[in-house]
Amino acid sequence: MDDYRQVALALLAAGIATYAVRWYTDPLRAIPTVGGSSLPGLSWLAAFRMLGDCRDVLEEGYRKAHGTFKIPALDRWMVVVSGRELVEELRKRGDEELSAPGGSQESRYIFEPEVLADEYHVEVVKEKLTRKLPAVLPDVIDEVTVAVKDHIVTREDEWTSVEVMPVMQKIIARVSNRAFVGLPLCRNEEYLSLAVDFAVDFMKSVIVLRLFPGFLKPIVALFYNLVKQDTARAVPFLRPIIEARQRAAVDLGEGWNDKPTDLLQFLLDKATPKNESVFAIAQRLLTLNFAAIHTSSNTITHALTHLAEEPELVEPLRDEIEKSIAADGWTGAALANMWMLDSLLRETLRFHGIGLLAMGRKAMKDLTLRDGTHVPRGALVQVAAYATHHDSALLARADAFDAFRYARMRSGEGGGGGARQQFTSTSAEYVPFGHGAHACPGRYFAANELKAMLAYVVLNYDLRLGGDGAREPDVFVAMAAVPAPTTRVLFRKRGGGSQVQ
Ligand code: HEM
Repeated sequence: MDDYRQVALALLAAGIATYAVRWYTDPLRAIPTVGGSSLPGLSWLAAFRMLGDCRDVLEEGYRKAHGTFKIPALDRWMVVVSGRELVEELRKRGDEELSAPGGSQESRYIFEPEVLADEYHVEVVKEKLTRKLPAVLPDVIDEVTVAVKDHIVTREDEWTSVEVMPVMQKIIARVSNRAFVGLPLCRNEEYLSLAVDFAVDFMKSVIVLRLFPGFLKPIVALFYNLVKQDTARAVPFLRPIIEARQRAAVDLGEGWNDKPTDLLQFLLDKATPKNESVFAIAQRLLTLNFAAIHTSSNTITHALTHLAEEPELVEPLRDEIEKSIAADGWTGAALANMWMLDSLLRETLRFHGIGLLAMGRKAMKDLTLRDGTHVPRGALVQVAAYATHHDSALLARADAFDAFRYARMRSGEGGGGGARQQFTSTSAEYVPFGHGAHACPGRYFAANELKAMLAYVVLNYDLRLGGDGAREPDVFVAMAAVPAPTTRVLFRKRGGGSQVQ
């Protein structure tokens, strides 16, 4: 009996010693922890707490840690930085030191190896879609008018209640896909719901894989990979278009006069010389739909809800939009001159954002940040975006939503057009699109699409807040920030609203 007791005590002592060594030697131990205990095991409890609304925890770290702190996630620690110098440091350190991890650690079990090995679709957005915006924009504007009318059916004498978020997802998916794959596929309901659901299916696959230890993940992914399933469902829609275009490229060569100007064609120009499979091309396209749809539809949902809540914002906007269109028609130039609309969108992303953190990077080697923080290889580093955006020391009355603040700031900037205050301009204090080399390459497309949609809605509809007339609070889940999914806005057709000419 004594022997058993001795063995049990020895095992207990060994357990405690391992626990202490693990804690003591944790390379992240020196970084202040917020949100709970940093003791192994106890950090799990804190990580579960972080699955709810963790704005307060991040705010506490932002205020107390003066730079760098760490928060627990279920499977790792996350290092969070803030302050101009550290954000700029993240921006400046290249991919060989701090790389953009491409969505998630689990991506490598979910996506096709060739898609991950060469993410040229990101370059295609940056180099082609953005540069060809003037050619793409007329189609986008055309689709806005048809899609809004199809999804928001109203009459002049009645208010129609619309659940904004799902409807905006449908409209954004359709308008984006007019520029991504063109007609008629951009109006195919089944393809569009696949494009919208892909983001959710990706998240589901990641969450399931996170429940398993590393060595089991590749095996689980063989049986549960919704990204692969969705890609397989997209292939029958895309194969006939891709094959027809590949044939036209061979047959017509340089003489292909009506070569499409859309994202799919820009992808094909890269994919065809590489002999890439239709499956891989479809997966790249779905990935770009993922990047584009929920980000843009959440942003416009927030913006429309503000217009419905504060009707006094609408008249000055109508005035600006009408004058811009009278001068330049429904063009990129007209959209660029809509400073108040631009300001509304910038303020929307500042105030609400799409997440509490931004600029997620993975340390590719051991690093020491300028504040002396040691970041070991493999650690994840992010910026405290929400806390930065709500810091009144950086922006006056940061806790108030002030739709036209950036338009006023632009007008006051010595007449230079105030490029730094534009929706698409990033800085260490404005990171909803990230900042630096990996900043969202789709933001110029998004800006034009969202402005065209808002301009069309503002000219053609009156808006009021639905439900009980009060704005529903945003929903925060883990690091994501989304509009209340059941938010309702009432739309009424305006008499004599301006149509796209
Ligand atoms: C309001 C709309 C949008 C928001 C708020 C948004 C936000 C973001 C953010 C925060 C990132 C990560 C940046 C970083 O890691 O530093 C990102 C990356 C990206 N976004 Fe967007 N995005 C939007 C629309 C779009 C659209 C419309 C497209 C495509 C047409 C797009 C394509 C991409 C791509 C390809 C990346 C990856 C960039 C890289 O890895 O270098 N986004 N976006």
